[in-house]
Amino acid sequence: MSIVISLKNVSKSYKGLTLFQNVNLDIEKGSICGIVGPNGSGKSVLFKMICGFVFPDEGSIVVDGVEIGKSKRFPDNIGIIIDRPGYIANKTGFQNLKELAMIRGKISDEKIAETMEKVGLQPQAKQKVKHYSLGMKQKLAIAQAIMEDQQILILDEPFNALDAESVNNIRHLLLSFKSEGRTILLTSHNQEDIDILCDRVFRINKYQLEPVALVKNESSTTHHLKPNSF
Ligand SMILES: Nc1ncnc2c1ncn2[C@@H]1O[C@H](COP(=O)(O)OP(=O)(O)OP(=O)(O)O)[C@@H](O)[C@H]1O
Repeated sequence: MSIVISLKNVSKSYKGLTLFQNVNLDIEKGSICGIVGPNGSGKSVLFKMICGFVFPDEGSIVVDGVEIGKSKRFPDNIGIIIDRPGYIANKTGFQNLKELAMIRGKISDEKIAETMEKVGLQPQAKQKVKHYSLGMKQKLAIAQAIMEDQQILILDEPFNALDAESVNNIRHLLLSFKSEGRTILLTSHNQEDIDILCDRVFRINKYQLEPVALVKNESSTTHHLKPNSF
């Protein structure tokens, strides 16, 4: 199986705060990998390094065959949720996604509408984003990360603020992406998300990514994953 994301001897500190020391990680294409760890352990910083938003002090990060920060600053074909995206408050969800889509000019209005429906938003709604609930904003964040069929998804707490039914539907969506061969790296503070979705899990411990043994059996997954209702 091919490696889509590879970290070699990555170290990162902030002014005396060590987060990572000589970390190595290989993520295979078509897998879902979970990163867990307590608040402040460095999950978002790890994701930001993979996306090229911040640089490691040492080591290299290769995404889809390209070393980040060398010939390319940002990886291509990557959908990202890290921190909350800055929306244009006075525009609708559809208009916001359209603005983003115009940057690359890759997708049609129909594709934007279809993606909004997939995550449980109504494309025709006239409601401005400033009036969106927290969960609706989260769905919009998911929509922007997936709408261009990005093959690599870096999702920091994708289930934040979602109700139970929406969590279930987004879990289905992510599993369907995996079956299409897309690669997903995610964090969640909810163990059930990790158990249901992840093929491999790493815990940030003592500046390293420590593999976590998965207790996965078919019945625990089907018990928690209900049929998709969207
Ligand atoms: N630009 C920065 N300058 C200085 N310190 C930073 C910077 N970015 C992150 N940090 C620090 O790095 C540590 C890790 O932060 P990070 O956001 O990665 O944690 P996290 O594991 O994602 O936490 P949470 O579970 O709360 O989301 C924190 O102590 C944070 O204050």
